[in-house]
Amino acid sequence: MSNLAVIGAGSWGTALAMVLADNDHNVRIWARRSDQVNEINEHHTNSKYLPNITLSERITAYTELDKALENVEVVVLVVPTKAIRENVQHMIKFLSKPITIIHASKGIEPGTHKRVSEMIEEEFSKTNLLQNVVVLSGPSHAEEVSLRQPTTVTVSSESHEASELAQDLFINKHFRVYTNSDLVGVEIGGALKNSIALVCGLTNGLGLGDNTKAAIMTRGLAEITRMGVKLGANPLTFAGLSGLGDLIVTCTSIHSRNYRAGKMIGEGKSLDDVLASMGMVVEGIRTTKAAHELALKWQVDMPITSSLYAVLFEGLSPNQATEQLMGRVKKHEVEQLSVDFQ
Ligand SMILES: NC(=O)C1=CN([C@@H]2O[C@H](COP(=O)(O)OP(=O)(O)OC[C@H]3O[C@@H](n4cnc5c(N)ncnc54)[C@H](OP(=O)(O)O)[C@@H]3O)[C@@H](O)[C@H]2O)C=CC1
Ligand SMILES: O=C(CO)COP(=O)(O)O
Repeated sequence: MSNLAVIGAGSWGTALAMVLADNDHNVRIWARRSDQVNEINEHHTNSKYLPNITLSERITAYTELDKALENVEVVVLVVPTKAIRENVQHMIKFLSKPITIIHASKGIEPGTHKRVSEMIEEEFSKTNLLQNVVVLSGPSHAEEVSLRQPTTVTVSSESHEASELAQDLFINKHFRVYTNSDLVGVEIGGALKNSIALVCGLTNGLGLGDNTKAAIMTRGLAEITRMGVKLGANPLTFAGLSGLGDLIVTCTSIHSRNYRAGKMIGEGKSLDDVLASMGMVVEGIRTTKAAHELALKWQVDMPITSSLYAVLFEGLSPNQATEQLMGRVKKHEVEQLSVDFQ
């Protein structure tokens, strides 16, 4: 049993807290709203994010970050990517000894193009309070994990021992955890698939069918791999849980917020209206911005992601985007990647 805190009590933080509680850990979960903390502690539910699920009594919620972090060795950080930096800055104020952070957020920061582990390391860089950062990623909707449906994920870190620590904390008979030494690939796969899921939803909203979805997923994986390899990832990672696996689950599931948001946009709703109606994070919007910037910076061809960028931020209509994508210059399907990963 480790001293553990989960920071972020949304869908995924709560589902991961349940996995840890199933593994006999006493879990402190931090949420910023006292009504939610009271609900978790008094009723063992988190009705906004995981309706109809009863939480373990091993999970105790706090609004006070100092109490949640007292004597912790491992912090599971599960807030939206845009809130990572501010939450790490708050955490640092209350830490008295070095910790390992296992993060489970799927995004890239626009402007800096940092992955989540890079943001965490940067925020900790002037302290000696960070032992290791691990990412936990893969095809795993919180709604199904909270029902203990068989799920597989992967963990990755620059430290193999830290990956194994995360694997040991989370693995159980419903939640199978693999290790993968490709931190860049695991984080890039988890982040970039969100844009592809938005596009799959969007084509569905336009009334297009399964041929189109298969095309978007397959060619989407090709462009994720192209960018990942450019950034130093192992191409094989994208055939795994944090590539193909997460792409399948996010592009085809009613649980995916990215897919659902894309569908509403395809049906003609404005981005602002869609985001206002979701009530949960849609990571693919900001990550599309970051990915489009990365594509320009590294001259990597990402036609699907860049078309989505034009639809979201430049007023291109989804129908025009489809015509442009289908009218591109003819190509050979399989390309040679210049691979120089470690
Ligand atoms: N849901 C899923 O199935 C999966 C999600 N993920 C990833 O996990 C991350 C978190 O997503 P998820 O839990 O689903 O999101 P949700 O939208 O379900 O919940 C977001 C949580 O973050 C909190 N939050 C939002 N902004 C801030 C902030 N500025 N400071 C502190 N807390 C904040 C929210 O608090 P409040 O309620 O007060 O607004 C809420 O607790 C994302 O990167 C997502 O891609 C990964 C795998 C699966
Ligand atoms: O990453 C996820 C499942 O693996 C969750 O996807 P959404 O954020 O689109 O719901």
